[in-house]
Amino acid sequence: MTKPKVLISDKMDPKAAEIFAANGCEVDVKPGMTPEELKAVIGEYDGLAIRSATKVTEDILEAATNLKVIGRAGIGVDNVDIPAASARGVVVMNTPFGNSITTAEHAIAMLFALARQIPMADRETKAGEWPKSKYMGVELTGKTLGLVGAGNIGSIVAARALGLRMKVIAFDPYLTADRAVEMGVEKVDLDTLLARADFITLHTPLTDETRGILSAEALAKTKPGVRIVNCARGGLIDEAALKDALDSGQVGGAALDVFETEPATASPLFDAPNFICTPHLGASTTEAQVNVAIQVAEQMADYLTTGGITNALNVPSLSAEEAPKLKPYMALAEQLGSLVGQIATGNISSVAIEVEGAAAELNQKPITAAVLAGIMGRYSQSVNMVNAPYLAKERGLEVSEIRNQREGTYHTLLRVTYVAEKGKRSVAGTLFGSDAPRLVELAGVNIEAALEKEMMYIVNEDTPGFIGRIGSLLGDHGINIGNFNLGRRAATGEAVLLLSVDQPIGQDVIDAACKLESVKRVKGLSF
Ligand SMILES: NC(=O)C1=CN([C@@H]2O[C@H](COP(=O)(O)OP(=O)(O)OC[C@H]3O[C@@H](n4cnc5c(N)ncnc54)[C@H](O)[C@@H]3O)[C@@H](O)[C@H]2O)C=CC1
Ligand SMILES: O=C(O)C(=O)COP(=O)(O)O
Repeated sequence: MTKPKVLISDKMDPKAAEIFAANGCEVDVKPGMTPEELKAVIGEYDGLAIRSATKVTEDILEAATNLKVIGRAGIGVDNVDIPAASARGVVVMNTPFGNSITTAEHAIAMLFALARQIPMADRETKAGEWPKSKYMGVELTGKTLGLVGAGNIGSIVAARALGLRMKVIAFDPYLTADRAVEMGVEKVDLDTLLARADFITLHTPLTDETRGILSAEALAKTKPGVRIVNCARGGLIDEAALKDALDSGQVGGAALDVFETEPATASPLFDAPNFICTPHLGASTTEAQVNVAIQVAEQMADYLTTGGITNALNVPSLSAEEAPKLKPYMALAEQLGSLVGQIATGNISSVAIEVEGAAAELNQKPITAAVLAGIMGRYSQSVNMVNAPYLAKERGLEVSEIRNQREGTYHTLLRVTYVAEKGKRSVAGTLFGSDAPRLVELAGVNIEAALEKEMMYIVNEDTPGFIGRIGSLLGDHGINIGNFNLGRRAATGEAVLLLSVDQPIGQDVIDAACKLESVKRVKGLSF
């Protein structure tokens, strides 16, 4: 088997390359490429490991014909076009914890630097000015810190700030009341935070919702003289408005680690009073860089060599505990989806995925994604669990999920009901002996069969002697039958035959079978 090829396109701790190599990947390290250079080579690679400098745009992804995974050695993925990656079936993963302490510490360093104007004092002292009477600072103790975003980094900042005897208030629409109590912070709305905070620190991702969260309007609502720290993302603060607010004194100081456009080699902010900045150094400590490099390489190599998914942002991740339980269901789900994709006539307009009994105890999202991957295989060969939900949406396929805790005939059951040209039909399967997928219902008929690599599906009027006739026909074509499964729909007098065969069923066999008396429908199936 050829080794998967990985490109590291940003500066990354050498541990990443070592781990890729030790885990069966070929690896190239080429930091600092231009977008054109990246576009020219990306087609060769199965994996792309990045930090924040590489911009993975739709244009790059278009050229990334072999790409299976993008790994972000860090947290923010606003430099990756995730919808475009998803549409191409590329998994996007990050390392959500490796640099959070380091970044929180940088935010605290910025708070102190602002409160005591350390960079300015340092610069002027070294210039021989001894500006002792110029710089009067403020204490952090007793001041109110307003946290915008109380996730991993925000909560570490809160803990450190509480240790500094600050009062911490937080605005985060997704912060629960219990978690706020656990963190020792007061949950407030944004306007309250703006009105009450002496210091504001931002810790949200950059999204459509958070872009410009500190707009001119928001800055006007702050406590006069507020000091602002942004170690999250450029774009959260309106930089022009911040410059005006610093000039007017409405904002008493600002410390930015991140800018709307990076690298920020020039900015009107550079001349503003009490303005401090660092060149996106939030995650730059030896410890954090080793953490994220190791983690991203392990995760990507795992995906490329075993299919294991950790910390993915565009496909349901499976925890170590869930993965072994879900694995046989995923195989069953993909088989049932593929069966639907192969037997449905015409366009499929909707699909309902139902889990019953033991299956209803599981995380249903990956099961749904696997069913969709099976179904969408009828349209394209490059479908996987990542792009199947997107492709389904694009084609207007309506998807619903049903969970039935109560056990029916089987201790565990997965049913896929679809609507296509011939109306509503369903297929269902169970697991035998906890991990062997078995089909138990096909187009409303009870049947019991393992879905094997090559099969033949026949619907016929239930007449005596038919099985013999089909057996002879296949024999005449030199096709060996492995398994013979039969089901009957009593009310209509129809029978369903599902045969496993040793080779794919060709059109000549299908044509010959269609000519047999009482045959209604014949299809070759492959799994
Ligand atoms: N400067 C640097 O080098 C680094 C910057 N970062 C940035 O820090 C960000 C935060 O990282 P984590 O805390 O690990 O992420 P996280 O996902 O754990 O926390 C983000 C928090 O923001 C909250 N949030 C989302 N939308 C919001 C809104 N509209 N208003 C208020 N809160 C909102 C979420 O509920 C969540 O609690 C990252 O997305 C990344 O952009 C991360 C690492 C290093
Ligand atoms: O992890 C993050 O979100 C960061 O912003 C760190 O960025 P970097 O890897 O230092 O370019």
